[in-house]
Amino acid sequence: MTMISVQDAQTIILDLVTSLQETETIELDQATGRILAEAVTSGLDFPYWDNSAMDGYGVRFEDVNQGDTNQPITLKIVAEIPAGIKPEISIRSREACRIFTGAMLPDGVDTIIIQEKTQKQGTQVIVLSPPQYCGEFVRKKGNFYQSGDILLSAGTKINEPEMAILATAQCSQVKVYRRPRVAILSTGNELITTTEKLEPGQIIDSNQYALKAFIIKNGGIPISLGIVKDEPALIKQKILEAINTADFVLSTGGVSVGDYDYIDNILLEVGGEISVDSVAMKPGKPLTVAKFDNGCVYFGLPGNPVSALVGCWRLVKLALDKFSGIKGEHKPQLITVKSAHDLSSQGKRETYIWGQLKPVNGEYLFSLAKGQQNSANLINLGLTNALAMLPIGVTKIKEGETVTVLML
Ligand SMILES: Nc1nc2c(c(=O)[nH]1)N[C@H]1C(S)=C(S)[C@@H](COP(=O)(O)OP(=O)(O)OC[C@H]3O[C@@H](n4cnc5c(N)ncnc54)[C@H](O)[C@@H]3O)O[C@H]1N2
Ligand code: MOO
Ligand SMILES: [Mg+2]
Repeated sequence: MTMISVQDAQTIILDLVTSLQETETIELDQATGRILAEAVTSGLDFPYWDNSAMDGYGVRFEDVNQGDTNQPITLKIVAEIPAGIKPEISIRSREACRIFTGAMLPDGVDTIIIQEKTQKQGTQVIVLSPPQYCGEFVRKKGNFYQSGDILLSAGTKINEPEMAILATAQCSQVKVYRRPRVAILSTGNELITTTEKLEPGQIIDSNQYALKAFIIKNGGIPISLGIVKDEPALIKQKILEAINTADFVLSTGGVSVGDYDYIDNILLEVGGEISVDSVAMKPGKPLTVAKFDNGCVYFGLPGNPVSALVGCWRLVKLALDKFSGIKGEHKPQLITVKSAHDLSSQGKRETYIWGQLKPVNGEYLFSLAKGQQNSANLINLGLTNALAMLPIGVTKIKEGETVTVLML
């Protein structure tokens, strides 16, 4: 076993992974969370045409810019323009049109006076105070986006804002990368499912569920391969099945130094090339990463529930993002915040301490999860949204001091 730094493991893992090339075309309403496989442009300008930003009156700036409260200007209302129609008239000098938010400007109008600054008198409108500038409250055609420019680049994840952009560009279908297929395998003689009766010595397979949630949250398709006993022939069979059906495999358990820890040997036996087998992180030290000729990347995560998740959050996530086609630098989301509690580490491995980032008096504080920080203690993981990271050599961070935090 060669223990390498977390940073080196990250570099090796990202080098192993190539970005997906296969794409599919899907309906826009199915596209949330997917990754665009091509740049999106539109043949439309945005705004599509000059339109009013307010309810009020459309005027010619030259008619009203001289007026003031003592000598208000009066204009003749010659039309009413609601949103949704193409105005057929042209506004001439000393004329105005009643207009509403979002309505297209008629010819001649270059400025909007909001109705609060006017007084209507029959068919006339008195402009009580002049506009600040020509074009006030007008949303000009093409001001936000001009036809042909790139709206969204390939490799962009589609969230709420991108959905709105794609809709406004009338992309009713979008070309996205296919989702990564990720197999999950729990190894261990002691494991039972959530529906079996717990007998002495057994443990319920929680990793299967934790990893499934991690994969779904990160845009992958989980393939649950269930529990496999610590028997080399059975593990071998499951691993072969996994690497032939998935892009990534996440197994838990069997990667340490115990007599029943078979994963590494079996990976070698079935042709895996192991490039990582131990990482100087706590929890999560035993981590085996292997690549197969068909491109499948195998992550043999440790069995301890927190160790397995920390490995996913810190390292597997970056690999999954890169493989999924997300463009940009793949690096952990680290920020510096104050710690609300004393944090401690043995200082030998890069230590990840689970807890919560909470806004307190306008700034984020890292709050340590109550209870034991023990890699077998999944109970106090609830509501974890961040991991404080203590580098090798740092044994203590006091309450109120700054700490680097990995946002989840
Ligand atoms: N002599 C040494 N012993 C251990 C070392 C070491 O360096 N020297 N490393 C320890 C560390 S650190 C970790 S982490 C664990 C990793 O062990 P394995 O990956 O081999 O995992 P297992 O032995 O199979 O199980 C460990 C632990 O996790 C529980 N477990 C396993 N699978 C699940 C599951 N699907 N859901 C919930 N819990 C699971 C299992 O019952 C064990 O308690 O090794 C240390 N040992
Ligand atoms: O690395 Mo183990 O994950 O310390 O419990
Ligand atoms: Mg073990």
